[in-house]
Amino acid sequence: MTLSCLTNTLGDLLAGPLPDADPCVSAIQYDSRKVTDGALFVAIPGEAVDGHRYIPEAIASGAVAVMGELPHDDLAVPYIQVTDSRKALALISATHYDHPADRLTLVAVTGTNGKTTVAYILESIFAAAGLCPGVMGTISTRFCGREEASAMTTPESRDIQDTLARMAAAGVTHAVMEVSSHALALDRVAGCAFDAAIFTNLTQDHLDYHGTMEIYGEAKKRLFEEHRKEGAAAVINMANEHGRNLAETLSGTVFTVGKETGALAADRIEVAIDGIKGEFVTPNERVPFASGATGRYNLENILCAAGAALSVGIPMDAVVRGVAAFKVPGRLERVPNPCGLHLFVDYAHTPDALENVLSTLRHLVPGRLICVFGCGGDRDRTKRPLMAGIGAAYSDLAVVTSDNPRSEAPEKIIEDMVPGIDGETSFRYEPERLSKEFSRKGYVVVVDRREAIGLAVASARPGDTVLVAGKGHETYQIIGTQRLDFDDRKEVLKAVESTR
Ligand SMILES: CC(=O)N[C@H]1[C@@H](OP(=O)(O)OP(=O)(O)OC[C@H]2O[C@@H](n3ccc(=O)[nH]c3=O)[C@H](O)[C@@H]2O)O[C@H](CO)[C@@H](O)[C@@H]1O[C@H](C)C(=O)N[C@@H](C)C(=O)N[C@H](CCC(=O)O)C(=O)O
Ligand SMILES: Nc1ncnc2c1ncn2[C@@H]1O[C@H](COP(=O)(O)OP(=O)(O)OP(=O)(O)O)[C@@H](O)[C@H]1O
Ligand SMILES: N[C@H](CCC[C@H](N)C(=O)O)C(=O)O
Repeated sequence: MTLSCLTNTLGDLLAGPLPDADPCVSAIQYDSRKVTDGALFVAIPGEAVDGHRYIPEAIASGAVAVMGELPHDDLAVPYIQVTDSRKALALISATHYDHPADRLTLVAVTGTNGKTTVAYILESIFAAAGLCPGVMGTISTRFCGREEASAMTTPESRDIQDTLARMAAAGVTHAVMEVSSHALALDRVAGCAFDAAIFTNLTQDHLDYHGTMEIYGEAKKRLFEEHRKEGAAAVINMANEHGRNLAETLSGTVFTVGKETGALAADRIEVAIDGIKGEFVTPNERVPFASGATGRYNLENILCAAGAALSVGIPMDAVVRGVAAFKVPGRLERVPNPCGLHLFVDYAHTPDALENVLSTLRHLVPGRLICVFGCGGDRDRTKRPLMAGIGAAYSDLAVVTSDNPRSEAPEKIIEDMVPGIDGETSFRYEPERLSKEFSRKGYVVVVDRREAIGLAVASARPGDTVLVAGKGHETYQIIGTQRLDFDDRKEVLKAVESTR
């Protein structure tokens, strides 16, 4: 494709005259380290570094043209000045890959919690309907039997377009994308128009990036206001106030879920430790369903996915079969063991998620509840005391430990957490003084996550429940700049082995 074919789509984003030369562009790159012969390099002024400083490196690697926000009249290759590099990158990438979003039925899901779960449910529904599903999300990108682990929930725009094009070429008919608030704020999905857009919920997270809940909410709202195809439904979870407000303010088709008088609701619900069953209720029918996922919050996820599927024309019988079949790695994943313990690994890493998962277990399992959890480093610090308070309030024993400390000192993160615990109702145990017979509700601090899991399992009696929260499917722990092998599910098993 020639450079002018790409720049033709930029309209108001152009900030200077177009160059006379019109080279053929073989690829688009935003990272100079990936530039090869014939590429167009887009320089992004980032938070950590300014991509403009890598222009010479990109040209040396074979870039035939460069796009960026700063003025440049001295380059050896044509230069296009734009007002917003990220947005321009998204638009030219969509053009370069020939608008793959238009060749698929594409569903987006956003919300603080539940995106990955909803994406798995939809994938299962599309498969049950005999369609060919594709998924881009936190755990992986998956389609047609291929699976690539993800580095991000929502990749950079160029990579989204590249993946959608590969999906379309491989025969994917229906794709689902998790769309994070970072992606919306940074225009990673500009150039994508969705056939349905789902909102799960909005609770505290990522305030390190967005600053306030209002700005965070505004970023999420952009999915519904800017990225829907003509006639595409906004599928809104009405079980929370943010959903109800969003449904009221949006124009176009709004498909509400979880409200009796809405497009899809649930009735006669029974929640047990091994799953949920009940009836889907639409204005026209009542249909029984069952799922192996538990917790009221998963009922909300099921309704969101089912609602989106119905809104894009999937028949109810396929929805029911898809809901019955899905499983999500690392979300209330049971670790089987011969000791009579209920052992679970879950990805709860926000206050709301932790509260949901702990209150679900509290109601469904007998015995004492022991929870191992920490908070991620280089992420929203204000959620730390909140998560600690919730963890201690709902557990008989809270084992406060490290998550992914990243560049922060693990002890410092725990210092931020502990003040959130109510010392009047939770006794602080010293690790060496804790025994299986602990009788007072309390908490203990064990910085090393492996040791923390070991202590939790060793402190549990048959019939007790141990929840290891925060890292779910992750198979690593990031300490400093090291990414060490670490899988909560394997660590729990090892702890069981060593206490037998
Ligand atoms: C806060 C955030 O999202 N930051 C993203 C942003 O980084 P940045 O603005 O700091 O970019 P930068 O590192 O300064 O680099 C600027 C430019 O120089 C380029 N560069 C850099 C070095 C070099 O040698 N050559 C070169 O060309 C880079 O490729 C980039 O284009 O743009 C980068 C390039 O697109 C992203 O990699 C980076 O994501 C970082 C890795 C990240 O951790 N993001 C997380 C917070 C994130 O996005 N998370 C959400 C999920 C959240 C959730 O819901 O849980 C997600 O969607 O994954
Ligand atoms: N609808 C929901 N409401 C509240 N909490 C939820 C909901 N769904 C899942 N959770 C909790 O949040 C955790 C993460 O769920 P999931 O991976 O589906 O969300 P996510 O939005 O993809 O998260 P992330 O963006 O961080 O990857 C689960 O392990 C569970 O503890
Ligand atoms: N996408 C989220 C995942 C957090 C997972 C948790 N284990 C942590 O490291 O905080 C983030 O990057 O903020």
